[in-house]
Amino acid sequence: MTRPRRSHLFMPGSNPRALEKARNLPADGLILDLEDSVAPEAKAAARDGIAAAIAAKGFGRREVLIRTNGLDTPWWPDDAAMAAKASPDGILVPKVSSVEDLDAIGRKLAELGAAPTVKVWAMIETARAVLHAEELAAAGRDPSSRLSGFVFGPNDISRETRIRMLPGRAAMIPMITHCILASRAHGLEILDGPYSDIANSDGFATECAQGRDLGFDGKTLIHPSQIDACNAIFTPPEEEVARARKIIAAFELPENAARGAIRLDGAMVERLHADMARRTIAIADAIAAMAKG
Ligand SMILES: CC(C)(COP(=O)(O)OP(=O)(O)OC[C@H]1O[C@@H](n2cnc3c(N)ncnc32)[C@H](O)[C@@H]1OP(=O)(O)O)[C@@H](O)C(=O)NCCC(=O)NCCSC(=O)C[C@H](O)C(=O)O
Ligand SMILES: [Mg+2]
Repeated sequence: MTRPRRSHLFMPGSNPRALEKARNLPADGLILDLEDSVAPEAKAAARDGIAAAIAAKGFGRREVLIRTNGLDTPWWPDDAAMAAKASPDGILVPKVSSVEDLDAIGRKLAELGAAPTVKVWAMIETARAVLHAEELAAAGRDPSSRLSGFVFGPNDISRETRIRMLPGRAAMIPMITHCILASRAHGLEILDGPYSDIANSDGFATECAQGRDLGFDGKTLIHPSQIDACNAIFTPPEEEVARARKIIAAFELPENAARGAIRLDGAMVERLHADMARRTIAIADAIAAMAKG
């Protein structure tokens, strides 16, 4: 099933108002957080709050992920147990850095009897994760890993490596591209990291468009005010969808049945463009279905 992942909104599991509000926000996905946005003394209550919110349902077609604490923290066993029982669409695990980490996550979910529908997302936010992105993505081909995708974590990368987070992200682009190539080589999705300056809507829009052009499927967000702009930027424009339909229709014509390349409106198009067009249409249709609720 093609699923739009233009906008995935993080919210602290310790904020019941945010969890409630999320049911009516137009984000494609929600990430109910137990890690950085939840203080150590609030972890247990946040876990209970997330379990209750998921049990109460009402998130519609939005993809619901629980971000657990890291494997090396004292909270991971309880987070994993709650998530296995709550059965969200997936868990997002921070600071996954090795294939051994991925194996441990898959084994834990199996041991806890998590439904096969509970997928795994890995935050790529350590130097080792970036260096091993291809190995991690390849390990995701083993179904027992449940790996669905990566989420890029610029804040932790910056913390560990001292690479600065600056407008334009020049210093991070090589590693972003490396992670995107790794994910695509192994059929995974990949979401961009959050933009912290909530008040700077121009800076946010610029970074969304950059993320889209670099190849991300969507962006993770931290505030509801970021959703509409993000959705608009990651939605294929009407002209692109119309052009996609035209390309597909052209290749379906009997006179083009044996041709690999044709001229359409003055430009060359090949069957690889028809493949891209089919993806554009699948995403546009999925967005339309999402809007219907
Ligand atoms: C960033 C915030 C702490 C700002 O909070 P605040 O100033 O209180 O927000 P507002 O007053 O503007 O809120 C207005 C209403 O919107 C609701 N709200 C706010 N944020 C969210 C949200 N994220 N999801 C759902 N609803 C939200 C408020 O409840 C208000 O509602 P109402 O009462 O009806 O008016 C805050 O936005 C926040 O906590 N954001 C999420 C922070 C978070 O999850 N951080 C972790 C992810 S990013 C990360 O971890 C980095 C990554 O790992 C890396 O390494 O890069
Ligand atoms: Mg992080």
